[in-house]
Amino acid sequence: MHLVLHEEEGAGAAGLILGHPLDTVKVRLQTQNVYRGIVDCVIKTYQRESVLGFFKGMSFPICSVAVVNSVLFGTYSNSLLLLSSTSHQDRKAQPPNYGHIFVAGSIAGFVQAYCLAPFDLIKVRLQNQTEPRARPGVAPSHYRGPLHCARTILREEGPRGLFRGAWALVLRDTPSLGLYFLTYEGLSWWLTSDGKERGSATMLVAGGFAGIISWVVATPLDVVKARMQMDGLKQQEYRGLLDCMVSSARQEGPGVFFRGLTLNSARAFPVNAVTFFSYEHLLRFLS
Ligand SMILES: C[N+](C)(C)CCCC[C@H](N)C(=O)O
Repeated sequence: MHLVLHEEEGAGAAGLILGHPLDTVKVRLQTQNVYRGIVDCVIKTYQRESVLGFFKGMSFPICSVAVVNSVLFGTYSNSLLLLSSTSHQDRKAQPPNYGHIFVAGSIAGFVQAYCLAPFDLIKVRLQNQTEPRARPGVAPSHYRGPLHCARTILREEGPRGLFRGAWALVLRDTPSLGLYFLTYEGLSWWLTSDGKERGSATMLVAGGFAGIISWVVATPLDVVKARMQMDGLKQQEYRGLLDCMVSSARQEGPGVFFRGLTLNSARAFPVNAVTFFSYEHLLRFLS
């Protein structure tokens, strides 16, 4: 049993590692105005920081993905159980209640956003450090690693600093995770013929599309969230979430809210295909 659990976890982590370079480029495009586009950002990052630059900030997400996903999927299935009072097994026989699925997904999104917030903040801060690796004679980066980053934020910005951008994250994830589960369940139901078990290909395809659709909806608030998270370093540029939205749109035009859309969607398919595939197989294994 342990071996299987490790394999599932390994699959999740593998998806995350593959997706991380796309995520780093996205975060940089959303928060720094020095790049002309995806290709320009990739070239500059590679020239200055080598391939390693794309993997900055990856260790915390890898360590926390199991916890964050357990909170997400655990809250989702328990909320759904409370709302519809049918077990996972019984639900297979009847069409899903999409209202319940959306509400359960949104509740789960709300709860996981709080667990994710500090990890996500540290990821974003590390991804935005564009200095090459520290060498003798070269000044080290502001943050030397995830734990040093957490300690520095605590010292410089206080405990609340670790939750910078958390509100934007909660707003980003509450409705979009409702939509995430809705798309997954809807597509799976549609792709599975009556009375049949849900197949692996269905899980991968439905999971992939659930990822893309929810990320498309979530991207505008993803931009706002990333900017709020970087705010502490620039001595309070924004007065709050609304101010961040308004001044970003004023200075850079409404297109700013779609920065990173292509990269988010490209990353979303493989990462979430693997996520749902692992989740379903774990459920089957445990039940
Ligand atoms: C709701 N929102 C679209 C933001 C995320 C949905 C998918 C979450 C997944 N862990 C991932 O990283 O893709």
